Amino acid sequence: MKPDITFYRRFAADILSDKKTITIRNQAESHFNPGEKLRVGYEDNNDIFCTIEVISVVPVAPGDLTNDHARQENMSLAELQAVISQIYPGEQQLYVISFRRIDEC
Ligand SMILES: CC(=O)Nc1ccn([C@@H]2O[C@H](CO)[C@@H](O)[C@H]2O)c(=O)n1
Repeated sequence: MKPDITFYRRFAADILSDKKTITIRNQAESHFNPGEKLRVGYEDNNDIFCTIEVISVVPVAPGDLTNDHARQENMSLAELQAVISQIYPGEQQLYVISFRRIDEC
């Protein structure tokens, strides 16, 4: 089965240890709803590595990212800003997807 959402492999360990509890996505991935359960896969081969439940989807502008967002990404704010500008260069509207991990698969 295909995943409902994918992550770069380097973030999987933080998700599986519950250190990463948000992801920040663009409009194309802002359609998830609270309560929805998502199969989570690796970006490089689509293998599923866990299931998460969406808690909320909240719009955020890149300039409004805070230390609180960074903490939930298990990063410093500077690291998070660098990651966002690599993945979503020039994007003005992003969405914070909060989640809890349900199982490992
Ligand atoms: C694989 C794919 O399609 N897209 C993305 C997009 C984002 N992210 C991570 O979410 C947080 C904020 O964007 C950071 O931790 C990002 O690295 C990811 O892992 N994969």
